[in-house]
Formats: sequence, C-alpha cells, structure tokens
Amino acid sequence: MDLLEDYRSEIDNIDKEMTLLFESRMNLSKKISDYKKKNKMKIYQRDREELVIAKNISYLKNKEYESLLRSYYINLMNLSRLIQSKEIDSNYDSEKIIKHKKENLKVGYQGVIGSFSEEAMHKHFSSIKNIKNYERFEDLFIALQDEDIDYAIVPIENSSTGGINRVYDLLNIYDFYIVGEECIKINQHLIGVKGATINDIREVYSHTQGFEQSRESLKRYENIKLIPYLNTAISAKLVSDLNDKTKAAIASERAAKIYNLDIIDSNINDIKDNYTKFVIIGRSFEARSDCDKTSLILSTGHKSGELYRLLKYFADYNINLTKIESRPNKHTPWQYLFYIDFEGSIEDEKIKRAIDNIANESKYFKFLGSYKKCNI
Ligand SMILES: O=C(O)C(=O)C[C@]1(C(=O)O)C=C[C@@H](O)C=C1
Repeated sequence: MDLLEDYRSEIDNIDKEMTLLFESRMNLSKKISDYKKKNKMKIYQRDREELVIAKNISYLKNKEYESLLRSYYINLMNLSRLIQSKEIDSNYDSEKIIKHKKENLKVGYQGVIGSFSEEAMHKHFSSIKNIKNYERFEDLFIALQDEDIDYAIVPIENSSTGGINRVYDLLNIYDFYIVGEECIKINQHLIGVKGATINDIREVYSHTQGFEQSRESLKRYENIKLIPYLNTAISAKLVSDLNDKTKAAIASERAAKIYNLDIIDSNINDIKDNYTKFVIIGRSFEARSDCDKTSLILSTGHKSGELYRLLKYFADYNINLTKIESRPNKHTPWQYLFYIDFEGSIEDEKIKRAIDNIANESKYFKFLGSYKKCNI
C-alpha cells in the first residue's frame, strides 16, 4: 500500500508539471492562431504535425511506447487545433459562424451523380451545396488532407457482401476521424436505353458490388457478358452515352432517372433487405453529445490468447462489441489489424477506461472516433 502511495505521489508530481506545461503549450498555440489569422494561414499544418511527432518519438528511450506517444501527440495537436479554431471564431457572432460554416461546408464523395454514395451524402448533409466528386477512394482522403473538402463520405460495408477493404485500409493509412455514419437501402435494377428489352441485352456494366449483390438473379439471363466497371452510376452514364440497346447497367432507380434510362428488370438484388453503411470522415476528432458508437484499430502480439486478453476488457466493462473486421498488416505477412466497433461514446467513463487498458496493451492502437450510429 505504501508503495502504491509512493507511486501515486510521483504521478501527482509529474501530472502537475505536465499540466503547467500543457497550459504553456496551449497559450503558445493561441498566439500562433493570431499569427495564422493575420497571415491567412490554415490552422492544420500537416508537415509541422508530422515533424513534431517524429521529433518527439526520436527522444523516446523506450521504443515500446512509440505508438502510444504518437497517439498522445495526435490528440494533443487536435486539442491545440481546437483551441486555435475557437480563438479565431471567438471574434465573431458564434451563431453566424455556425451558419456560415454549415452553408460553406464542402463535402466529397466517390463516383458520379446518381451513385449510392451521392445519395447517402444528401441524406446525411441535407442542404449541402458545395459538393465535390472524385474518381477513387484515395482521392477523397487526399482532398481531405489538402483541405479541399471538410468531410468525405465513403461506403464501408454492405449488409449482404461485407466490408469494403480499400476503405478499411485507407482509414488506417490516413490520420482522420470517423465523425458520423449513414445507412441507405440498396435496390439494384437492370437498366437500359429507352425501349430496350431483356432480349436485346448482350453486355451488362456495373461495379463488382452490383454483380455480387445480384449473383443469383443474374443466373436467369443467358448469353450476357458481365463487365465490371468503376461504379454503378458511372455504368448507367456509360450506357446512356453509348445509347446502344445491347448494353445495360446494374444501378439504382435514381441513376436510371438521372441518365434517362428504362428499368428492364427491377429489384434484382438477391437479398431484399440490402443496405450499405457509409462513414463520414473529418480531419478533427468531434465528440458530439449524441455519440453512441466508437471505432478503433488494434493489433496484438503473435501469441496465444493475446486477442482474447484485449477483447476481455469489453466484457469486463460491459461494453457491447458490434463488429470486428480483420485486414492484413501489410508490413508483416500473416499478421492482422483488427477494426473494432462497439456501443458507447469515448465520453463515457467506462469506455475511456476500457480504451486506456486496450491502448496500453495492444501492439498497435489507433482511435478512429466516436459518432452517432445510423438507424438501420
Ligand atoms: O505549428 C503550428 O502551426 C501550430 O499551430 C501548432 C500545432 C501544435 O499544436 O503543435 C497545432 C496545429 C498545427 O497543425 C501544427 C502544430
């Protein structure tokens, strides 16, 4: 007991020093925000943040703490950016600022008009005006990093075909946060140019997800070639541009309307309750008061019982784990990153404690965010 008290008293002294240093660091951060405002600089300075992290990791004597120190600085600089944006905004009427921000929000999605991502974006950001679309998922992450957009919306999982691997990988590569979630019902239709019938069709274009979700239904069409394409809506656009009765696409009803095409066979998705979940990605951590879901990534040592030991914290703290997805750790063959979703917000005390334990004991740990889950 004496020993514990000794340790705690040492921690109290360290905390006191750290708090004073924290205060000094935040005061400097405020001064920098004045400078940035005068010189019209962006708050987020990626290169500087990377340098701060690398420099401080190089000071570490015990390299075992490297990923923890990285998380520490990422969070610290997030707070620093938060204080800078508050400082810059405080000179204005806050309601006006919020309205201005909402109206000027720039959101990006992958694909073209008529895609399911575009539909999910409109559902989530109801009156959004500044919209940008990109060809590849990574283009969205780069645009977010370069501050060309404020948020990106990306599909992460389909209820019948599972996770979108590329999106999972990008969430680990880039240091962004999940700040929201949206779900939409997906109905796939076979669509072609006006007047085309099923007997005319020789080639069908769609995203591989469109084919996968309609695998059984597609068996009833004979002599039809399936051609994987960039996106369901881009496939619809192609069919419309080619204006050829032998070509069709698998896409949404909305895409058929937008590209002036006819539905030849409706609702061809094999599972009728077919949903896709999207996540909204932002540069900064946002814990809104209605957050009820949290996501993180971890990896464990290659020893028996390691994953069990970490997952046990969810049971110990009575936290409902809702999903585990594993992806290969590309740098070490046959080792995996586990993407974990669970109920509750990082603001809940029991979640904070579970996460602290897990972060300490994982080989690699990354917090992805707390956000409001979608209803389906
Ligand atoms: O160096 C700056 O530009 C800062 O504003 C300071 C700071 C930090 O807290 O270290 C904060 C935000 C920037 O993205 C980079 C670094």
